[in-house]
Amino acid sequence: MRIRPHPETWLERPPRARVLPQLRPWLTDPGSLTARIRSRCSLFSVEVLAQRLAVPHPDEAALLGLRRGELAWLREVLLAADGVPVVFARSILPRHNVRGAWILFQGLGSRPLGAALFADPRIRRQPLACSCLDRRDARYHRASAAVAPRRLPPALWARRSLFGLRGRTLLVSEVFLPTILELPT
Ligand SMILES: C=C(O[C@@H]1C=C(C(=O)O)C=C[C@H]1O)C(=O)O
Repeated sequence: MRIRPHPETWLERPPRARVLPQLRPWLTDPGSLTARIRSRCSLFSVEVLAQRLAVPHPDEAALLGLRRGELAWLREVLLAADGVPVVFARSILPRHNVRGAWILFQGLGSRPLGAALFADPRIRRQPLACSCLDRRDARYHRASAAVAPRRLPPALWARRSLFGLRGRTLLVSEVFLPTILELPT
């Protein structure tokens, strides 16, 4: 059975009553997540889990202006601090965006996407939104499978935003694993 993404609510700001204070800066910092993690560990690394054409989740397709079922480029990674996974990230790029796909797929490898995005002053990041993903959301299960056999809590906070460059759009979603709280805030 394919678990449909839960009709989640992506919020402009993390609700104070539901988000740990030490997690809030991770959900709201508009800068590079790669840079933020790098500055809080000795060894930053990216484990590439998937780089392929795939059908985005309906909410992802809607954000990118894609028809339901339309294929797009997918990149899923684990970001690790000193060998410990701290973020499961999922980037979606419309298929017609061939040049962008080259950056995302051929030219990148296990280098962090953020290194390419934030190095280009022309790239614009749209506002961040956050959501609490639980077992009703397929992305929760992607993150859970990525860190297995480590077990996850029943819900994970995530953030996402669109990046734009000359009319091309990339959706980047980042799911924070509990280990992110072991890094200095
Ligand atoms: C967008 C960034 O790139 C990070 C690295 C990613 C990758 O290598 O696939 C994906 C999402 C981000 O967590 C960033 O550093 O902010």
